[in-house]
Amino acid sequence: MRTAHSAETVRAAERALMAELPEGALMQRAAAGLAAACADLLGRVYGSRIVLLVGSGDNGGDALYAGARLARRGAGATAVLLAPERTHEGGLAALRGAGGQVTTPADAGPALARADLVLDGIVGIGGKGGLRPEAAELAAAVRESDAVVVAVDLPSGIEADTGEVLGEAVRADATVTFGTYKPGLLIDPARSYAGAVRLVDIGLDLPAVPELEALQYADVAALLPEPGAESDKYRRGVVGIAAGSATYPGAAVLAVAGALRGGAGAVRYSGPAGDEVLARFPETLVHAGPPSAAGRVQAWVVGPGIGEDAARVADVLAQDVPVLVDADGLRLADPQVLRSRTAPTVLTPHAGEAAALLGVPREEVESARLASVRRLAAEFSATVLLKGSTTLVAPADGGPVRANPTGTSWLATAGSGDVLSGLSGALLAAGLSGVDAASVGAYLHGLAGRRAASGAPASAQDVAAAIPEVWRDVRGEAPA
Ligand SMILES: NC(=O)C1=CN([C@@H]2O[C@H](COP(=O)(O)OP(=O)(O)OC[C@H]3O[C@@H](n4cnc5c(N)ncnc54)[C@H](O)[C@@H]3O)[C@@H](O)[C@H]2O)[C@@H](O)CC1
Ligand SMILES: [K+]
Repeated sequence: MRTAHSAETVRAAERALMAELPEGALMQRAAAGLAAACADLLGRVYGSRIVLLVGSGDNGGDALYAGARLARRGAGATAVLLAPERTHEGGLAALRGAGGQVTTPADAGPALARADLVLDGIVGIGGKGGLRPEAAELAAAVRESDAVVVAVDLPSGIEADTGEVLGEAVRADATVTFGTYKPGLLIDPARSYAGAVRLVDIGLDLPAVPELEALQYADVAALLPEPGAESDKYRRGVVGIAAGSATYPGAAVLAVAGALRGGAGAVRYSGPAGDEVLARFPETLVHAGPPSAAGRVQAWVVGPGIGEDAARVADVLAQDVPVLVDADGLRLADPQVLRSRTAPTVLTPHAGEAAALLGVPREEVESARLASVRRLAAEFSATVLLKGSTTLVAPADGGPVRANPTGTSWLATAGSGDVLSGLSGALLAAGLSGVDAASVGAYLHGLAGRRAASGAPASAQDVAAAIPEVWRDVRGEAPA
């Protein structure tokens, strides 16, 4: 599991550790890790040309000390000082002592044009509110350079705690971050500015419960349901799908397609699109009556393409099993009923649906996705999966939010959400908790989207069809 802590939490841990260590020791640990990462990226340090972008805080200090280390190994180092009179003194002395040069942003052009590597130490966790004009210009100039760009702690200009990018920011090929991931390194759009992230341990003692986490392959593999020797289809979990309408039968077919690949023992379908479902998936148990009369299930999915059928939504929500509510279901569900449910509830809105649930403009959700998903989970006592280029999953109990690392813009295709609902619903039926079912579903769905697309457009059906392959990949199994 990748874990991220907020700037505030990191600062508290730093203070505690600094009190026990000699002055400057922590920054030396950071600089040593940073210099080692740069050396790896350069391949050959001796004779290379590096440029350090140095702001007025400790982030600039890290860059200067790392630059000094590289200069001692034979790199030509030039520091661009954004605030010459407020530059980290020890760092600057170290760089000068190692033979490094100093210049101003106005004169940085030639050095940037020749550089093999640029170290971005403009601002780290002390930054707020988007880059100031001079720093923003420098960030823009870096974009023109062919050098490898390495961000110190985080790309300057991104919001460490939220993943927002307010205006110009440094686009890094790699980020060397200290102590722990910062939430912005895992959430888009900031995540896409960070490049490959390397974590350097500087000995911080951080709270065991992070603010944000991201599943890795091994975590997902451990959570995937596996049929035991004596499993029958009922013990593996039966998932019910209440989706589709005369107008939108396709949503039912796609939700069933996702559910069948999600490890459930059987899929029951309840609704008016039974013929369409059976034509594609004859293994489905189809029932035309209300969901409550369809037979036993371990979890329900309700909502995709259901149109205006509020009665079907209410019927599902009245059942004492885990329920995943998506699409039209989010609009039709009675908020009071949602809140008063005792079995787990999972809501899977996109930003527009989330905004409607919260009663705020869509832009407000888009600009504060982490806060919005937390608020929704608290207000509805539900696990909430907020779709987006980084899908976020907030548990009902206020625990760490999960950021999905596998998202891809290829998934922005009609019906793709229906597949995700079915898949996550099947995982719920197989016994995963709400947050595990939603985050494992999003993880597999993202991988399947990448696999199905691999550089060309893919349909929602292709995404569903790719799920078994990525499931095998995650479990480390070669295809049969
Ligand atoms: N505190 C510690 O013990 C350690 C801190 N470390 C480094 O120190 C960083 C934090 O240092 P600081 O607290 O000094 O803060 P930063 O260096 O991140 O930023 C603060 C400085 O940036 C300027 N600044 C703030 N917002 C800006 C903006 N929007 N545009 C341009 N400039 C802006 C401020 O004037 C301030 O001087 C971490 O990110 C990390 O790189 C590491 O050395 C590890 C140890
Ligand atoms: K930085």
